[in-house]
Amino acid sequence: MDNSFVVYFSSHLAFCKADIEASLSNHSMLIEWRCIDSIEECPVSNTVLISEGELSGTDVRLLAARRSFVVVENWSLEVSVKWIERGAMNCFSHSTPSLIASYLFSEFTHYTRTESEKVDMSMFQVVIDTIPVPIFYKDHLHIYRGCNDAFCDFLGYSKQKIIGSSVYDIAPKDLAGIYYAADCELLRRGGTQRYEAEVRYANGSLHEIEFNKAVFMRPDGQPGGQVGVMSDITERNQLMRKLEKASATDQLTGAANRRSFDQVIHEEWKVAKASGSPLSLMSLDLDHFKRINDQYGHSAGDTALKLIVDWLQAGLGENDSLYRIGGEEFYVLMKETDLKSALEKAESLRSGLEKHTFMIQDNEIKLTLSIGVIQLGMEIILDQILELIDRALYEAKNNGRNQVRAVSGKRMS
Ligand SMILES: Nc1nc2c(ncn2[C@@H]2O[C@H](COP(=O)(O)OP(=O)(O)OP(=O)(O)O)[C@@H](O)[C@H]2O)c(=O)[nH]1
Repeated sequence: MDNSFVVYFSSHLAFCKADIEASLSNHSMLIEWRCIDSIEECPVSNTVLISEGELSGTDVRLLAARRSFVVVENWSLEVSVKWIERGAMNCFSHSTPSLIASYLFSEFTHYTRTESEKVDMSMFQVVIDTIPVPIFYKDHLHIYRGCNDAFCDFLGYSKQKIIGSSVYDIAPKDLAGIYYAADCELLRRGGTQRYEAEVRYANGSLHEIEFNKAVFMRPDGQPGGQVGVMSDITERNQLMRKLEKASATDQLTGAANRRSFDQVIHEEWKVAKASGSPLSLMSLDLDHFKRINDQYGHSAGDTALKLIVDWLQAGLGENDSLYRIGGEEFYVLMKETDLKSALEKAESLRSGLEKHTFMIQDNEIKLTLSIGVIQLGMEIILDQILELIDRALYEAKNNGRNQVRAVSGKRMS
């Protein structure tokens, strides 16, 4: 048995040290004493003697990752239990150095024995190291007790550094506090926990990670700790975002589509109702568009639709959003816009388009728009709004096209 051990001790405990040292040397146990100013200076898994007055704030959370002995001025069972529950191995009065010596003796000899009796965990480790997603497990005091190679790659630390550490030893302090709180919540509640977070790997790359954690139980039914698996869902989320965008976008023109309008109108209307700010809608339909197809061909018609979308987008403000509702029919939803402003905007688009010429396949093409406009009344239902604006558009068409018609968005009788 190697009888030389390192003990870190806070400078305030120098007066105990000589007595402890003397007691232990009688039993051929040599201690190398290293004086520290704060518990942080004691490496993870090492033995430290620290006085209670020096443990404040997050220092307390470093106790469990070390073989910590807290020395107090007024010892009582309650005080001792308090420190042990916070992760200390034991708690002593500074007036009983021989007790401290006896406990250290028992600890060091026990430690030497269990080291030599360690169960062969190598097969288990090989198995989890083969799994390509990061896996870790911590005990009930939030100390990492194991992990795989993928977890080491993620953190950029060796297993030696991670195992035995608390999250406060290996993560930036602000993040450590967040992880610690999530761990406490899971241990308290039991069961499983699943959440997504954006995480920067040690190599600098940013990943979207799904954390799946679960509490494991000890044979006595108490929580033994937690195991966590980190799945990289960056590609899956990118694909989902692409699909979501595709399902909300008109393929030909790149404008938002009817499906997107149906979602947005409900949300915006709710916001407008809550804030009392006006919300208006414009329905635009190209006049005699069939003629473009008939005269220049369908592909020229497609190009015309793309160009008109670009042209409309350029004429809209930041509160306006354009939707392609059908073939040559569009909606513009205008936030914080009352009927008067909506009409001005519609008229400006109508007259602007009338003067504009599109060049399509070397042909000069003129287009005009018929437009219906409505300010959404807060008390009527959406179907009625859409029916009313259709009516306004129909009137504009029937009255000769290339014109704007407004309709009241009040409740229909
Ligand atoms: N090229 C092309 N044409 C389309 C597309 N969608 C709809 N159209 C055409 O748009 C035309 C719409 O015709 P109508 O509903 O008669 O309307 P219009 O000719 O614009 O006449 P009014 O609306 O009454 O002024 C049809 O010829 C459709 O084929 C498209 O994606 N590409």
